[in-house]
Amino acid sequence: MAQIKLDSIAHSYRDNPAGPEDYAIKEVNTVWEDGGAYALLGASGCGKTTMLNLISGLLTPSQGRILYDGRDVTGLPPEKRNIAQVFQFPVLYDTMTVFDNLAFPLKNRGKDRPFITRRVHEIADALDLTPFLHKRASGLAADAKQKISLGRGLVRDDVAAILFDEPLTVIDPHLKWQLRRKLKEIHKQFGLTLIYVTHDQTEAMTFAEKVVLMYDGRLVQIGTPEELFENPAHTFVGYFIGSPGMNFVDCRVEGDRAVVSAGSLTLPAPLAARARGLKGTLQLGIRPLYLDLASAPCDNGIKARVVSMEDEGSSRIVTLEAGADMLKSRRVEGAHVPPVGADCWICFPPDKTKLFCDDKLIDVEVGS
Ligand SMILES: Nc1ncnc2c1ncn2[C@@H]1O[C@H](COP(=O)(O)OP(=O)(O)OP(=O)(O)O)[C@@H](O)[C@H]1O
Repeated sequence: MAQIKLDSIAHSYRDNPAGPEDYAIKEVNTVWEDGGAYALLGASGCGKTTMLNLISGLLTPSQGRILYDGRDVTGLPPEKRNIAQVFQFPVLYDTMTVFDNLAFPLKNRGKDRPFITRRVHEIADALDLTPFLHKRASGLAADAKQKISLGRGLVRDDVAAILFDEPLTVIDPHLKWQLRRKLKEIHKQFGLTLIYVTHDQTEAMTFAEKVVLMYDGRLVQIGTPEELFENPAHTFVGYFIGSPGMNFVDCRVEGDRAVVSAGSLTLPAPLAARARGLKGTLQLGIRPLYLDLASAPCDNGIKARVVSMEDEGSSRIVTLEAGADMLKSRRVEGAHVPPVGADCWICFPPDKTKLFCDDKLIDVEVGS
């Protein structure tokens, strides 16, 4: 397995790109660590597949270099890069048995018989394919076929990385969860470098050690699922991760207070000082999970009215109107929930309240 470095990579599908809007991938500098499990996440059209194809060699970048363990592979096609790829739809030989399908990539590379037998059984076991090993692939259900595709990607132990492009699209929802868990286990067991494209945040958050969030051809943040949830570097991360996404409220800073349409809130002094020095549009951001509700005035609170409520079983999503702003609060079982139409106070815990300038997080060590 290898470390993969993208050095000033950019890609345009146009022959003569004029400006940034003509680039599917804007300039990207990043390192994918050896043995890491990465999910490449983002909305449709943000450049995920283009990025994967640049890494695999299906595309050559318009600009920059791609290095595998320090070796420049920019000009090499996929077959020279020593990677395995798993696509949305099963790629296998219907007339062969499951065993022969899994053994195929190894036979092709001249591995000896004992190695092939051991490795095929190992992967079949990890993917729960052992009972089907001597059955023909043609008779199997779609999810078993896609497991074979996954297995064909995972079976080689000498690849630089395994690249997955939305591999669970054809899998039934109840089996998706099981397969994601399997992949995570296999990653732990074999220490592979995995890069996994998806537009589904649940898939990304449950599978990956690191989520790479893409927006408009850029990598806006790379972090653990928890880092992306707790400290979104960009309003897009706040909006895209979590359901419902982060609340954003326009504000201005006066002294140590953030003034919003329905009142004002105290900010930590270092954050207020940084914000006062910035030119640009300021927004407060808070996750629905952290927006507290009270029936009486609270510290760092503003008055609001409950507009609607959605029951999600173990919690309720309360929609609130505060001045010109609409916000959502996730209320877990046992928490105070005022009825629809009632006035209440919404409280912003200072450690969970973020401030953004022109969509970028103002990153200040609070308490410093
Ligand atoms: N072969 C191509 N020729 C021209 N433009 C392309 C080509 N492939 C992709 N694009 C454009 O590049 C941008 C990024 O597309 P890409 O397929 O990489 O995004 P994506 O995030 O994988 O989307 P999806 O989730 O819908 O597959 C889009 O604007 C798309 O229209």
